[in-house]
Amino acid sequence: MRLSVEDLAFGYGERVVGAGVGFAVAAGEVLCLLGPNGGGKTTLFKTLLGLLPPRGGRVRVDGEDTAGWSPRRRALAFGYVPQAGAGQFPFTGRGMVLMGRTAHRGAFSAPAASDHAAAEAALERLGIAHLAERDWLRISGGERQMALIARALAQAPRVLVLDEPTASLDFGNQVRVLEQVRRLADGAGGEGLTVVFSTHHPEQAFAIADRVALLHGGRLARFGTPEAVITAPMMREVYGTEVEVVPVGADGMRVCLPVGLRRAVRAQVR
Ligand SMILES: Nc1ncnc2c1ncn2[C@@H]1O[C@H](COP(=O)(O)OP(=O)(O)OP(=O)(O)O)[C@@H](O)[C@H]1O
Repeated sequence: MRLSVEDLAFGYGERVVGAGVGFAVAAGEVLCLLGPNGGGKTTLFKTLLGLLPPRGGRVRVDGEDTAGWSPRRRALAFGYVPQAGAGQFPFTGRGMVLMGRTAHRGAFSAPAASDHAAAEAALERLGIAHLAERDWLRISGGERQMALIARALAQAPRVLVLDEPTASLDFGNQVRVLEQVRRLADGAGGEGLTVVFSTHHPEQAFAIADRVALLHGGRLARFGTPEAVITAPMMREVYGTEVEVVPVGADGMRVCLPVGLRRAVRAQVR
């Protein structure tokens, strides 16, 4: 499915957080949303998903305006991995992942064998089958995050929106989640998903994104390939930090290195 936004304005009540935002993401593509804290990434995501009404403009899926879509239709199209939070759910890990299947059956009907199979497959795929029987309130923040990603996979959406999906994950799980996200977009024999994710780590964009959207000052400040958008002047302008953008490894993937950070810290300590 092709996700496109046109001249979108978003915010809370009277407060407009961002405006004039337009971009498109095709099936099989990964879009990475970058921008400073409080820049409006989560608000934009909630507006894409229909959790907040647009303050102006349009969100389209395959050209169709989603404004009149029912919650069920949205749930069949969009999977959402929210920013990690505890949440007071009286579930096991498996129960939480099964929640992702709700749109595929009536809210009050018991999960079918196919729902259980989708939940088990998602738990296996993310390597968290050991969380199936664990109490949601007694697992770690990173384990919850992995379970929320499994929930979105079990849902089998066409458009997947992930808000800082790696924020509370250890290094290994960060890499595993990013690999899964890229694989979901690439598709396995069929059409891949349309993926939008946010992060505060530019390397993640270099690693898996086709396009980067930079949200800054309530505007879409840049949109393009990671290499075109993530540059030393941009990082200085948006984050006020001096970085070097350098290629590493055999494939020359770029990373952002803070320039002189150790020197500055040592100078302060002395
Ligand atoms: N429920 C709310 N009501 C009113 N304002 C809000 C609400 N939630 C967030 N905001 C404000 O909207 C702005 C955008 O917040 P948002 O959470 O979208 O930013 P973000 O880019 O996702 O930030 P971060 O990178 O820190 O997660 C901020 O100024 C924030 O304080």
